[in-house]
Amino acid sequence: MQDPILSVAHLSVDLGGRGILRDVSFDLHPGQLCALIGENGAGKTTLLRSLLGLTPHRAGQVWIEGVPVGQRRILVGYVPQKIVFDVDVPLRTRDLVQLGLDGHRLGLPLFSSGKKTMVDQALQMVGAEAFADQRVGELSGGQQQRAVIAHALVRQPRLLILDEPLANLDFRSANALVALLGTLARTQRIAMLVTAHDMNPLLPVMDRLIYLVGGQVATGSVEEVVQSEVLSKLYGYPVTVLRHGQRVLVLPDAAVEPSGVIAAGQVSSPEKAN
Ligand SMILES: Nc1ncnc2c1ncn2[C@@H]1O[C@H](COP(=O)(O)OP(=O)(O)OP(=O)(O)O)[C@@H](O)[C@H]1O
Repeated sequence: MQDPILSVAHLSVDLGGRGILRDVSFDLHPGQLCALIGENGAGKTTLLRSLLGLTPHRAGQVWIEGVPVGQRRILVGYVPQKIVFDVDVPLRTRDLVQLGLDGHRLGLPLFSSGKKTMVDQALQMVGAEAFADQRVGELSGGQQQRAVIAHALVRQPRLLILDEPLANLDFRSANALVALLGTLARTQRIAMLVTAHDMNPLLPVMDRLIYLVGGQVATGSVEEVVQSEVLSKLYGYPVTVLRHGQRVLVLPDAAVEPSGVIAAGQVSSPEKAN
């Protein structure tokens, strides 16, 4: 396997005198899409902010491609939760994407033709060409999300962090965004870390899962973690994993078992599900 893009080792973070993260360790490799799952207040945003170097840690290290994150922030793209664009702001999608280049003064200055090429490439990567010249405030939630992802991608990061990108998206837009993230991770060979309360929409594309509970993480491949026994232990209440062909669904309450669908406890080889 290639060297990791992100390495987190024994990370501990305190906020307001309270331990929020304790001894968190995990790696992410090129092309991996990892879901960071945890209940409200579990510490997902705190972990992301620590990875971005925005929240100081009490102990541990974060490396990007073998170098401390503080020296490699340029290689980390971030899509924050809840951005509201006012409809009156005269900012087009392509302007927002270009801000991703202009907002940082690191690196060599780019000529405007070089910038335009990079902006066009980022717009194309997320399928935003059709609304490139529209104001962001006039776009749908799903289109805005693509515009913000293009903004984060334009500097060609090695790690892309997305905080709750599926919140407020309808079923169709969420599925389209999940498919886009999976494609981006694999074609661009970047590592992706995506937070979510509900892992179900991400199951078709994610290959690793980090579950945050009590300030610590349980991590593994989807095959290892998405098991009813493992998830029931992590959540602290019964969870059923339903498998149907290539589809997997995680539900609270082990009692649900529709006909034709197999509960995880009865599946002898979970690898078949993916
Ligand atoms: N600046 C702060 N000072 C003290 N405590 C904080 C601070 N920021 C967050 N916390 C606490 O840290 C814990 C983790 O918060 P965090 O926002 O990381 O959780 P989360 O998993 O992202 O939650 P959610 O899913 O609700 O967004 C919470 O108990 C929160 O109250």
